[in-house]
Amino acid sequence: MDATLGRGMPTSTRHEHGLRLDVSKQLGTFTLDVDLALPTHGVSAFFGASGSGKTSLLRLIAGLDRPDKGIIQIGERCLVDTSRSHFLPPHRRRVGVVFQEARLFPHYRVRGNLTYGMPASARLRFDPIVDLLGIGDLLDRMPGMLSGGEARRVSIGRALLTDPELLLMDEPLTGLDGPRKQELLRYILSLTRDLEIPIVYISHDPKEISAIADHLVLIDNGTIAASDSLDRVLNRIDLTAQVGGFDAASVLDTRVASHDREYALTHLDLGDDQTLVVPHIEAQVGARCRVRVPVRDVALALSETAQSSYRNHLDAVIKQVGTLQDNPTSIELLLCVGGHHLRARLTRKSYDELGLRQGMPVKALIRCVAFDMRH
Ligand SMILES: Nc1ncnc2c1ncn2[C@@H]1O[C@H](COP(=O)(O)OP(=O)(O)OP(=O)(O)O)[C@@H](O)[C@H]1O
Repeated sequence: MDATLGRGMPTSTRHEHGLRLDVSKQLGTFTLDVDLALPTHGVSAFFGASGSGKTSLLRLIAGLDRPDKGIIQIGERCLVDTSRSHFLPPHRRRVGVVFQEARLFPHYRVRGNLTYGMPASARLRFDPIVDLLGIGDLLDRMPGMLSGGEARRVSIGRALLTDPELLLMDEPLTGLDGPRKQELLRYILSLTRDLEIPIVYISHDPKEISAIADHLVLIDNGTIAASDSLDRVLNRIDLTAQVGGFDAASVLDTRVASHDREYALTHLDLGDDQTLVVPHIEAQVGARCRVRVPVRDVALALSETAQSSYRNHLDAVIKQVGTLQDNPTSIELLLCVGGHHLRARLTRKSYDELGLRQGMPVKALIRCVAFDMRH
């Protein structure tokens, strides 16, 4: 699967628009009150507890609901401005929506589902999108003859072929079994790599978000608790409770430096001549690779330990020290390693016994297992 969408695409399909919204809406007793600006590129994930307002927000962006008050813009284009009673209907927003369920037209073949409502401007994109989603062999099938994962891919293709400036995906992997989920996740990942429009991605699943998101928006009871790059949000010790499901982990964007075929290991470049050794990854040297390192897989030492089963002994500096309200046993640390930040959690006792302090150089010991990754 090496289809391309960005390369060879007409430059007129490249978009430079970010989403900006400042809205409020009352839904029964629930109040949504959101002021948010999202990057012009990449995947922004909405993460929050059930009932925190993720889908309600998505519906406002798609135009399926109206805010009581506020504005919504994509770049300079105004979708909603309640102060002048401006409300662009969904079909004129150039916002593609992929719902949890595929919602295909049952009496149209896949090809008809894909081309329904497709503007002339999107015709050149048909073949690259079909290739990218691996649905070329399905074009003559009826929706009833598709597996759950195939139907989702078709619905993603249909959303993309409306030539959107923004793609909204509401838990697109929900309800699929393990292998189908992984397969669709791989398609979505290649799409995010090649696509040049921003994506808003709703998910409950921290692992999915760690793999896919560039930007993370934490939604808490109808308001925005944080909105920043994924690594910066995950590295904020004060947000540990809100991102609890992520199991306190750092996400590092690295590149493949080399492979050790004999031991089936891959070396990832962390910058500053530091490399991280992980189980073999089937990716070319130089390829981008994201790894997730849970705090429990990081230990600290004051100097190089000669013998250790920890594969990685990295030079680190303690950048920040914090505690968690509900965990009096542990100390939370943020380390600088190469050009990256890495979280670690030690017992307070170890911290005191080692005499650790902010600004101190240490060795970060990281196991070479338990990495989640995308590349
Ligand atoms: N039309 C409505 N009328 C009244 N309350 C509503 C309406 N729509 C949503 N709500 C309430 O608004 C809150 C936010 O719901 P929303 O579906 O946006 O949450 P969510 O974060 O997407 O949840 P989940 O992760 O479970 O899908 C919930 O308390 C819900 O009951």
